[in-house]
Amino acid sequence: MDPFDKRIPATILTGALGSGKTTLLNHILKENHGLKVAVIVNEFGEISIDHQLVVGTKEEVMELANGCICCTVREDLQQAIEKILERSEQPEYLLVETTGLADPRPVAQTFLIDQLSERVRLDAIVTVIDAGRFSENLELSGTATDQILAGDILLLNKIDLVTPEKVREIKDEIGDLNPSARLLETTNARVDLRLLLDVGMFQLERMFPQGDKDDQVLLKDELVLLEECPDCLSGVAHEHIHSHLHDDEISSVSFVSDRPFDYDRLGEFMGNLPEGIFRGKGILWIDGYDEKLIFHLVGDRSQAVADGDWGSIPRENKLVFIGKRLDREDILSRLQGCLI
Ligand SMILES: Nc1nc2c(ncn2[C@@H]2O[C@H](COP(=O)(O)OP(=O)(O)OP(=O)(O)O)[C@@H](O)[C@H]2O)c(=O)[nH]1
Repeated sequence: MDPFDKRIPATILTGALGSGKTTLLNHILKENHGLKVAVIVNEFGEISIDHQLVVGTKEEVMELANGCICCTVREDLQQAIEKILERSEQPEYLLVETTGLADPRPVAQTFLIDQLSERVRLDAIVTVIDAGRFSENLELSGTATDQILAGDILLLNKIDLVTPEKVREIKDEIGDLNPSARLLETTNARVDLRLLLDVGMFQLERMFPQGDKDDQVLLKDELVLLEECPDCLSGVAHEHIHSHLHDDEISSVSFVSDRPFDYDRLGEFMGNLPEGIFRGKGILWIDGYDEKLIFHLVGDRSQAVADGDWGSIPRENKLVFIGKRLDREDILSRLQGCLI
């Protein structure tokens, strides 16, 4: 790393749905590193929840809708970063959390275009891996493998959920996929930030493992110039969220209501989840509870944690469920039936 490089370092946080990216983001923001950090989160689903789950920053968390994954440069990300760079108080560090379903390479490519690379330096791609759902995530979509391949730092998270033997097995598999990355084991993404931030570990070679250096540079240019989505290029309005997913069968269902849930009926819903759901998150308002609750479901594990008074925020329920071949109408009507 060049000590005279004055560009703002940026870290991309990627990893499968529910692996612990927001937990890591919160850990970084809460640590006393003295850095002024700007945060961009990229969300899958029609309603935005992630910014409400990010804590500990006075700065506005910028949110991007799910991007077009056939584009090799994320124009929306470029614009968001440029907006941050226009702020009167410049950030000293930039963190970008991708959706669990995103291939991190287009996000990384965005940092390499001239307009940004003059001012921002991609420091590392950090991939959070869920030890509890390692095989399930790899089976679910090829993106989980892409995320591991592209990671400069791999955080094997949730090791509290598996045996030491299982940890060894997973580490072997990860080592076969990406032997040169830095591999760290964590619970609740608690990691020494000196091993994670401002480490100068980003390697273009990891994104394009085949081919020599010239190919990589050529490939980089070609990807940026040629493979952009024609609809995006011509400005034609088009639906990305559902039509351009790696796996079209994965979708999200969002639910918002200004009425509270009945505790027992919601418990019944959660105990007999509609088929296909493997991720859920949101803010809950339960009748008779004064505090708002933050809800997470990953695989078959769920939790709802009290998150203080509502304060000036209007009470509401805001949930998103993600899964394979979801029956949207059924899920919505069942949730509706849980309301008071
Ligand atoms: N048992 C256990 N749970 C964890 C650990 N790390 C995170 N979690 C929980 O896993 C759930 C999902 O964590 P998030 O940080 O929201 O995951 P994410 O990767 O940001 O999720 P998406 O944004 O939906 O992709 C939350 O309930 C966390 O509290 C861990 O090490 N062990």
